[in-house]
Amino acid sequence: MENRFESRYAVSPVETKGMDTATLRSNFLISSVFEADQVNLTLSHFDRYIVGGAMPVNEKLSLPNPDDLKAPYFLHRREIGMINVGGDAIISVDGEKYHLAYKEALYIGKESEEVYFESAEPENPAKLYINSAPAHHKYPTKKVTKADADIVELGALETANHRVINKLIVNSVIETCQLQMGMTELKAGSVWNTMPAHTHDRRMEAYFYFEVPEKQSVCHFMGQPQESRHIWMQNEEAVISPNWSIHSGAGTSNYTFIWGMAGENLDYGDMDHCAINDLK
Ligand SMILES: O=C(O)C(=O)C[C@H](O)C(=O)CO
Ligand SMILES: [Zn+2]
Repeated sequence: MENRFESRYAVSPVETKGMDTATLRSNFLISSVFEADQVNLTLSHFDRYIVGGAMPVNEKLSLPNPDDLKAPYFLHRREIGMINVGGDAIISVDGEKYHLAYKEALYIGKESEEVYFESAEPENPAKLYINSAPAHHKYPTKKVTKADADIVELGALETANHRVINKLIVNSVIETCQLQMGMTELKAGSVWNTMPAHTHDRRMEAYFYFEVPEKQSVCHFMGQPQESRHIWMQNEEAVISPNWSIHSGAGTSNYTFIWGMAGENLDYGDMDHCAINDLK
């Protein structure tokens, strides 16, 4: 199978304001994250962040080296984080094997030359959701599970936003250059993520929605707080959030999502909150 690689330019709030639905979706939505025996990658020019997925079924897949990176190998000047949202995975990094079960994460440091993805059982394929950012320092490759995570419970059922934030690849858990990743699980009956919404001018972010039940969807809100737009998202789709944009969603049921970000700091709490009544 052919791997997919796509590059997306960074766009401004002024351009975004004038976009129709199709243009908005082609700039921000990433719908083909997983395809059997492929590694699909999208490079955003916001912080040169890469979002993608590897789904090994019958083949052992290698981390590609897209021409656009103009690098001897993918991780020459990059770091990568991944969370498994499928069956058990075996990831080999320069010959060292890591086993990732459902919802387990792996950070791979700069200068790792050979990365391979395999499924333990082809009938239940692994799905590795991947985020990558430019890196200036080599930090050790490390598996991270919920047992290591920094866990925060936020919201309430009364406001339909009761959720658990599992901070997996963050600087209180592991050393990274600029990458931060985690997974937020909504409780039954809660549908709103990241409400009150926020922006963080120092970091861009990407969201990946999964565990969205069949025939249900998530309406993702983006844009400047006073000029919001929405993108209807299906299970296992991702969306790019520029540093000037809110990123919040309301589902027609509860669901789980993975957030990942990069930029000028590693300070998860560095957010500019938007008062709910001021959103437009
Ligand atoms: O539900 C939430 O709130 C989140 O998960 C927020 C993300 O972690 C985020 O946007 C971090 O900047
Ligand atoms: Zn955020």
